[in-house]
Amino acid sequence: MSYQKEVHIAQLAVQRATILTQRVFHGTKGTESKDDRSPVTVGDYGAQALIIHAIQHNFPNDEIVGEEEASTLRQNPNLTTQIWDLVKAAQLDDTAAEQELGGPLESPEQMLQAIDAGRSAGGLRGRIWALDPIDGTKGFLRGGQYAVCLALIEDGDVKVGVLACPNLPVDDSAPLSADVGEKGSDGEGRGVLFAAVFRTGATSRPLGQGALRTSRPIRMQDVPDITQATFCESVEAGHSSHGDQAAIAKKLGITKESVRMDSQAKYGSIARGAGDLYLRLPVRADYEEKIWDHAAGDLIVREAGGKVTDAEGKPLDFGRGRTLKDNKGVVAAPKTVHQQVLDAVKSVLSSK
Ligand SMILES: Nc1ncnc2c1ncn2[C@@H]1O[C@H](COP(=O)(O)O)[C@@H](OP(=O)(O)O)[C@H]1O
Ligand SMILES: [Mg+2]
Ligand SMILES: [Mg+2]
Ligand SMILES: [Mg+2]
Repeated sequence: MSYQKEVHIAQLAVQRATILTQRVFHGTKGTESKDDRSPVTVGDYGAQALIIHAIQHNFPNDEIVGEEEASTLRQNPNLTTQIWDLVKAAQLDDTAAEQELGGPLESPEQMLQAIDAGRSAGGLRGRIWALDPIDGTKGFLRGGQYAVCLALIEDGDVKVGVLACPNLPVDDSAPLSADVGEKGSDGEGRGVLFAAVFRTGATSRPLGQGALRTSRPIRMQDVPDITQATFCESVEAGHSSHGDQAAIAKKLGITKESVRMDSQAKYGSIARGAGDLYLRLPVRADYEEKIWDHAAGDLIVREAGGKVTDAEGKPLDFGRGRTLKDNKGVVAAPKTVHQQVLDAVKSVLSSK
C-alpha cells in the first residue's frame, strides 16, 4: 500500500484545522489570563471535530483515537456555540481541497458526534488514526510552540505521520534557539507542515494556503562530534526531567544549553536537522505516554534517518491501546549516534 491518499488527506485536514487554531491563538493574546484554559479548550475541540470529519468522509471504516471527547461540552451550550462558530468558518481557500475533506460540517450536533468519534480504545489490529488536535497546550497558552498532530497506525505500526507547526520557521535550515522555542509567532516566515509515509521518507512544506503541494524532502543532520549536538526537551519540567537531561548532556560532553519547546515540534525540528537529539525522561513512574503525543513525530524522525526508542532502547509500541504502556521515556537521535546517547541515558538513570 502506498498511503498516498492517506497522507494527502491528513495534510489537508491538519492544514484546515490550523486555520481555526491560529484564529484562537490570536484571540488569546491579551484577553485571557494565563491560567484560563478556555481558549485552548475551544481550539482542542474545534480542531478535533474538523479533522475527524475529514477522516470519516474519506475513510469511514477506520477507527480514531482522539485526545478529546465531548461529554462536558454537551452540558455547556455557550461553549458549544462558540466552537461551532469557529468550526463553520474554518475552510480552505482551495475549494477542490475543501471538497476532498467533505466540505464544512453541517450542524453543532454533527460536530459533537465527530468529536466523540475519537473514542477508539486503540490496539494491535486494524487501521487506527491517532489525533492530538493541539499538542503543547501549555505552549499554546504561553504563546510558544504547539502542533496539530495526526498519524495512521496499521496493525500497531505507524504508516503515516503529519505534524502542523504554525509557529515554527518555514525555513528547514533555520537554526534552533531558545527564542524559537519560547516566542511562538505565526507571522511572516512561520508555519511548517511535516509529513512522512512508512518507507518513503519525510518531507516539509509551508503551512500557508496556496502552497498545498510543494513538499521537499527533509533529513536529520549528521553528528560527527556528539559534543556539538543540540538537545531538545520539553519546556514543562513535569513532562520530562530537566535535571536528568542535563546530566546526560554532561556525560556526552555537550556544553550547549538545551533548546526547550512545547509539543511534537521537537520531533519535526530534529527531523529537519535544526536540532539533533530529543530526550523525554520520565518524571513520574506511573505516567503512561499517550500515543497521540508521539505517533506522528516517531515516524517523521525515523523516515528522516533517525532512530526512536524509549529510555531502555525499546521501539515505541503503538499497538497497546491509547497509551504507550510498555514504554518509559523517549530517546530520538540520528541512527549513527543513537546507541551512544542511549548508553548515556541508561547510565544516568541507573545511577539515580
Ligand atoms: N507527567 C507527564 N509526563 C509526560 N507527559 C505528560 C505528562 N502530563 C502530560 N503530558 C503530556 O505532555 C504533552 C505535551 O508535551 P510537551 O511537554 O513535549 O509539550 C501533553 O500534550 P497536550 O498538550 O496535547 O495535552 C500531555 O499529553
Ligand atoms: Mg499532546
Ligand atoms: Mg492535546
Ligand atoms: Mg492534553
